[in-house]
Amino acid sequence: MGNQLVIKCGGSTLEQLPASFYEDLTALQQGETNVVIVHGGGPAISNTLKQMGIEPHFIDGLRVTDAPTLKVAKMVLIGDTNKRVVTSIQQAGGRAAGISGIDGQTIRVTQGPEHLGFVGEIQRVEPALIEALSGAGMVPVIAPLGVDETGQVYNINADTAAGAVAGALGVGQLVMVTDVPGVMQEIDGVKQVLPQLDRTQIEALIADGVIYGGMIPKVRAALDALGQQVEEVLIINGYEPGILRKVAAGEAVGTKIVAEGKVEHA
Ligand SMILES: Nc1ncnc2c1ncn2[C@@H]1O[C@H](COP(=O)(O)OP(=O)(O)O)[C@@H](O)[C@H]1O
Ligand SMILES: CC(=O)N[C@@H](CCC(=O)OP(=O)(O)O)C(=O)O
Repeated sequence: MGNQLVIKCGGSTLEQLPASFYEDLTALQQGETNVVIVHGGGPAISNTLKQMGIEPHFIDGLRVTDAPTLKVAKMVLIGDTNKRVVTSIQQAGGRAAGISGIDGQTIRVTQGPEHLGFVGEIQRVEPALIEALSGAGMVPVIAPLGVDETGQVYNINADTAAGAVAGALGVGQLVMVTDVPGVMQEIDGVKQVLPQLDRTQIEALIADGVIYGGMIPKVRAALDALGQQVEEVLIINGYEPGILRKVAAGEAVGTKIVAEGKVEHA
């Protein structure tokens, strides 16, 4: 098996990713790299909830998930978003198969903090099904849901799921695709991408409110993945043409999350 790469595709961009993104992904898969996708779908879940008259509620980027919200999350993530990603890869000439963390008990969880409702705390990622699909030449496309030992299903933030999957597979690289060019900060009145960040810097940026909302689980998942021997985590913009080819070529794009004290200064 060659390189393995986990790509987290955020719901913020999924609807608008250019076809070239999936073509580049397929080219990677057909080369030396096994690609695994974990997808989000937060905006689509929120839209469906609003259509049903339910107001979405988040705490630090995590959705408060009561029973009706869990049902909507399952419907949207498994029934719609997952299959859209699978068909996009297939339209680009690739082979893909969609699962969720429930299938093959791939993501085992316990109940997370009570105030979040049915949000799972990941205990273990069982890589067998992912590896079987990769071994069959498929891109595994994983929806961020988990299951506990009683069979209860839980919602999981997709960044957290992607970090845990990358850690369990021991991949070299985790790439988080979102709708901004990286972690940004206003410096001298100009919004700039921060090219590298370590844990201390990230915690300071969260405390200062520079990193907020959906970016919080993203950077925390990146740090967790590094702690599980993933070598590199990148946060990049899915709208940027040719972004995956740049990543594959080792070009400096987006924000790289690095181990403590390993920030290189330009
Ligand atoms: N410092 C920051 N730099 C860039 N984006 C940030 C920052 N802090 C918070 N964000 C927000 O995080 C969002 C990306 O997270 P999220 O909406 O959850 O995307 P995704 O669906 O891709 O996971 C950005 O669109 C932006 O609104
Ligand atoms: C617990 C929790 O927050 N689950 C997320 C799962 C989807 C997700 O994370 O989607 P994005 O990557 O598009 O944000 C949610 O319900 O929105």
